[in-house]
Amino acid sequence: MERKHKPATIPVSPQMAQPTVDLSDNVLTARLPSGDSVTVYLYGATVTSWKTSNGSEHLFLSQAAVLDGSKPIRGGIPLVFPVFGPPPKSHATGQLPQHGFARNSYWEFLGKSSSESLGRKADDSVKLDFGLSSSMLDEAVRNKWPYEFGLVYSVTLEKGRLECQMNVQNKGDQPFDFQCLFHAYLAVKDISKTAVKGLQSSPYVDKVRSAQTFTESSPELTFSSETDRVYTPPASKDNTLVPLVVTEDGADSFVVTRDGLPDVTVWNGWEDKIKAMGDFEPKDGWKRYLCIEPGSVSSWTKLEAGDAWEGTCAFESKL
Ligand SMILES: O=P(O)(O)OC[C@H]1O[C@@H](O)[C@H](O)[C@@H](O)[C@@H]1O
Repeated sequence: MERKHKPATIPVSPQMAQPTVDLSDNVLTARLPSGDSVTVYLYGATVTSWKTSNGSEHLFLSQAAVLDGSKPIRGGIPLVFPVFGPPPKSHATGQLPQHGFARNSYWEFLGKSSSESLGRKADDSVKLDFGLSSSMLDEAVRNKWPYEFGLVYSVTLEKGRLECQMNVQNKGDQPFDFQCLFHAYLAVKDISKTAVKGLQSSPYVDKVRSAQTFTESSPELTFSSETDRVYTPPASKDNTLVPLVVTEDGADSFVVTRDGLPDVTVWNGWEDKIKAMGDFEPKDGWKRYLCIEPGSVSSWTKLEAGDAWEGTCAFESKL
C-alpha cells in the first residue's frame, strides 16, 4: 500500500575524504586528503619523512641512513630514551648505548585515530600511536636497564604541522630516572643562512666548549661552525615555554613549540664531524640540516612506581 506520509529521505552528505594509513614491511605511511604525509619506521618509531601539501620534505634523511634495523636511523626524528648522550658510567643507564635504546628497538603500531574521533569537524588530521615496553626489549638490553616501563609515542599529522608526544609509564615497583628527547633533523636549504629565534637570555651547555655553561646573548642564533648546545630557555611569566622560530634567508620556515620539555638541543656537526660519520651522505649534507631537539635532558626525571610522564613538541611548517 502506498504510504501517505513517507519518511523524508535522509540526505546523504558527500563522502568526506579520509586520511589513509598503510603499514607494510614495518614502514607506516599516513597521508591526509590535503596531501600532507608522514612516514614512520617501526624500527625506533623513527619518523623519516614529513611532507606538506606542496610536496616539500621538511626532515633531513641521510642517503646512507641504515634502514634495515641494524643501526639507529641517521635523520628524520630518532627518539632518545632513557638517556641522552653518552650515559654517565655510575648511573643506572651506565651500560646503555649513547642516546639509549628507543631509537634502536622495534616498536609496535598501536593504531590510528582520525580527527573525527579526536573531536574535530573536518577530517584533517590523523594520530598514530606506537608502543614500546620492557617485555619487547632484547634480553641483553633488559639486563642493562632492568626496569618495567611502557612508552606510548603519538605522532599527529595535521595540515602543515607534525606533533610528537611521548608518554612514559613506570609499570614496575621501583622508581627509575630517565631522559627523553625528540632528535629532529630539520631540512634547511643552507645552514649558513639559517637562524633560530627565541633563545636570547637562555642558559646553555656548550658541548663544543668543554660542556661549560653560557647565556645566549643573541636574539638570533646563526651557524658558522660545529654547534652542539643544550639550551634550557626560561619559561615565560604564565609558565609556558616560548616557541622557537627557525628562519631561512630571513623568512620564517619552522615554528617549534613544546610542552613539558624544558630543554632544546641545537646540533649541526659541520664539515669534519659529518665527514667522519659513515652513515651520513652526501658529505656536504651538513649544509642542509639543523637538529632542533626538544627534550627533558638537562637533569633526570624520576618516575615513581605506577606514575606517568608526558612531553610534547610540535613542528609547524611556514614554507
Ligand atoms: O651520532 P649520534 O649518536 O646519533 O649523535 C648525534 C648527535 O646528537 C646530538 O643530540 C648530540 O648533542 C651530539 O653530541 C651528537 O653528536
